[in-house]
Amino acid sequence: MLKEAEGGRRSMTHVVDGNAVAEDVRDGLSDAIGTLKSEGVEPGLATVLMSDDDASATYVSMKQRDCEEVGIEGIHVEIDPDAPAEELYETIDDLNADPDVHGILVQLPVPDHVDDREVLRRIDPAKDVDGFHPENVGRLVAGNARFKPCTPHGVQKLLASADVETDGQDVVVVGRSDIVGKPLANLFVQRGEGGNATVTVCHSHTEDLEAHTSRADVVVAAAGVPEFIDGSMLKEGATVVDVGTNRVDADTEKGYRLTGDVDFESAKEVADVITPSPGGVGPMTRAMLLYNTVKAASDLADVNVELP
Ligand SMILES: Nc1nc(=O)c2c([nH]1)NC[C@@H]1CN(c3ccc(C(=O)N[C@@H](CCC(=O)O)C(=O)O)cc3)C=[N+]21
Repeated sequence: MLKEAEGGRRSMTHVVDGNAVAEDVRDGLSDAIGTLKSEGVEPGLATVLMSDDDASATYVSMKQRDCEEVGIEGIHVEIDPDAPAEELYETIDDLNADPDVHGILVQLPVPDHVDDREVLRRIDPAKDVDGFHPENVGRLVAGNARFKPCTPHGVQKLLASADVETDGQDVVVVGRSDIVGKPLANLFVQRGEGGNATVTVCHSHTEDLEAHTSRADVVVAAAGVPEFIDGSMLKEGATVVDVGTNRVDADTEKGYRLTGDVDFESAKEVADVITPSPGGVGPMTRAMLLYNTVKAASDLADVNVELP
C-alpha cells in the first residue's frame, strides 16, 4: 500500500524462494557425500518419532525423503507414545553406539511423561545434528559452534542468498524458544559473516512489540502465532523472515492450511525482502539437517569435505 502511495519509487519486493536455496544446499552436499563415499563412509541419519501428532509424522517423513534424495542412509525408529520413557532413552543409547549412525534427531515435542532435557543430554554431542545438547548449546554461545541448529542456520543461509547484510543492522527476533529465537539471536550478535548485528529479542511479555518491529532493519517472526506481524508494524524497506509454520483450520481437503507468523500480503507491500511460509525457512531447516549430518559423518570418520 505504502509502495503505491509513494508512486512506485520502490523496486520490486524480493520474495526469497526457500525451496530453491535449499536445493542449492543439497546440490553442494552431494559433492561432499560423494567424497565421503569414496572413502568408504556412508553418512547415516536416524530419526526417532515418539508422537501421534500428524504434523510431526509429516515432518519426519519429509526428512527421510530428503535423505534418500541426497544419498544419506536414513534410519527411522518409531516408539509408541504410551511406552515408558526408558524405551526412548535406550533407543538413543543404541543409536549412539551404532557406527553406521552419524546423526540422531528425536522429533520434538516428546510426550509429557518423557523428560525432554534428558533426551537432549542423552544424545552423543558428536551426533547431535539438531545442536540441542547442552555442550553444543554452550559451544554455540561461546562462538565455537559444532552444529548450528538447523532453523537458525537456515535463516542465515537464506539471508545470505538474498544478499541481506546483518553487519551493523538492527535485527529484531520475535520469539525466545530454545530451538529458534535464542540460538538465532546469539548467531546474529556474534562477530563475523551473518552476525555483527544489534539484536533485540521480543516475546510474549514485551510491552510494545510494534515499537521494536517498526524500527528494525530485519524482523524475524518466530513466535508460533499465525499472521501476527503485518505490514503496519514494519519499516519501509525492511527484511522479513517468517519462521512460523502454523496449521490453521480452513475449508480445504485436509481441513487446514499452512501459514506463517507474518501476514504475507500486507508485509510484502512494505518489505524489500521477505521469506514466505510455506516455501521459505521450512525447507531450509530440512536442508541444514542434511548439512549437519554430513558434517557429523565427516568429523566422526575424520574425512575432510567441503561444505556448501
Ligand atoms: N528435534 C526436532 N528438530 C526439528 O528441527 C524440529 C522438531 N524437532 N520439531 C518440529 C520442528 C518443526 N520443523 C519443521 C521443519 C520443516 C518444515 C517444512 O519443511 N515446512 C514446509 C512445508 C511442510 C508441509 O508441507 O507441511 C515449508 O515451510 O514449506 C516445517 C517445520 C522442524 N522441527
